[in-house]
Amino acid sequence: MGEEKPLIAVLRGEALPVPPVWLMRQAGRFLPEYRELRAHAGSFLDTCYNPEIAARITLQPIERFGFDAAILFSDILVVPDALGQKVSFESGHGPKLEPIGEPKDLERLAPVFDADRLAPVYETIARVKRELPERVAFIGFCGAPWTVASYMIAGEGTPDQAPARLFAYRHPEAFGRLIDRLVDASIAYLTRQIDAGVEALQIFDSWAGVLPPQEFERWVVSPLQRIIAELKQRRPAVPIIAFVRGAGPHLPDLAQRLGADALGLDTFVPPQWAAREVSGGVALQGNLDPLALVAGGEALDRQTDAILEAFAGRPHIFNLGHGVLPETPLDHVARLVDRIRNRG
Ligand SMILES: Cc1c2[nH]c(c1CCC(=O)O)Cc1[nH]c(c(CCC(=O)O)c1C)Cc1[nH]c(c(CCC(=O)O)c1C)Cc1[nH]c(c(C)c1CCC(=O)O)C2
Repeated sequence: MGEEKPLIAVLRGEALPVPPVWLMRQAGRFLPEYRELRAHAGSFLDTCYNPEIAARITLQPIERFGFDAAILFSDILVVPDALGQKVSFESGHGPKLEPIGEPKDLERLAPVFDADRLAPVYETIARVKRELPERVAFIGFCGAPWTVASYMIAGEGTPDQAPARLFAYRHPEAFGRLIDRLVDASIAYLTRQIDAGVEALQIFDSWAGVLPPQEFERWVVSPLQRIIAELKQRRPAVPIIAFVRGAGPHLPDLAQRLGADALGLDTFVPPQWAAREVSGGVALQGNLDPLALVAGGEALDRQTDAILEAFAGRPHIFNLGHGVLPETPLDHVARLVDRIRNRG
């Protein structure tokens, strides 16, 4: 039996002298080999549902940079797609869905999520699993109910998710039913991902930061608690990372109440503050500014060192504070990985 993978050791609560590193959106447009495969594979969703191609894309960043984790190549919006809300991605414009303007529009959705509709995703996982280097951990994911619902309501990306916030104020019961359906879907979908071979999970609540406190409690905290509690019942060995972007001052409370093994930190959380205020039983992941990685040089080195120092001696996974940007130079990523692994 080999040694435990560094990412899994940290998620179990171990502090490693060299933290494991991976990057959100590491399988994507900043890689020429990704753009090359995408150019021949049809639409973005076709690519997500093509196990052979999706598996190769998942492995690309591992082959190039030797990250400590691979994240499944897919998207959070495959869940609305499986619920019968047609999703497409127009290049340069982000996602497009048939918007949900009022409660009766929810009747267009499938009454229950059929996890079998995402069979190609599980096939992708099985393929990646066969080819993954021994020390690399495999992360599955889904979007959190609030973030997924916010795209389902608006039908597109927005600056502040105003359409979903208004819908939730005006129709809290109908919105609650949508959230409940997404809680159930997330549990079923993540369970299938685990059974297909992922070893850890990340739940992306990328739009949590737009909600005031009572709404945050109702649409972010409570659904995440329900998903995590149920997964811990079903598959207790699989650690869970919650990336609640914009959680800021809520983080110490989330560490106590979500039940997650790790919290992802966005770019705006001060590392020293998080290291001090978030209880040590929960691992922290983050939180380099994606723009510092674009800039490179001194700015990148300085911020990298500050993050490493702040989290030294506690369970930490090095990552960005949000997804890697398409214009990121490849040699800056190589420099970052080298600096994390060979400091001092
Ligand atoms: C909100 C959200 C989405 N998708 C995701 C989130 C949460 C994280 C975040 O906040 O960034 C998560 C996601 N999307 C993608 C992954 C794959 C794994 C990885 O992290 O490398 C993951 C984990 C691929 C993708 N998802 C998308 C691409 C680009 C598609 C392309 O043109 O090739 C990729 C590689 C498209 C996408 N998908 C989404 C948007 C808004 C867009 C358009 C904007 C953009 O292109 O970045 C929804």
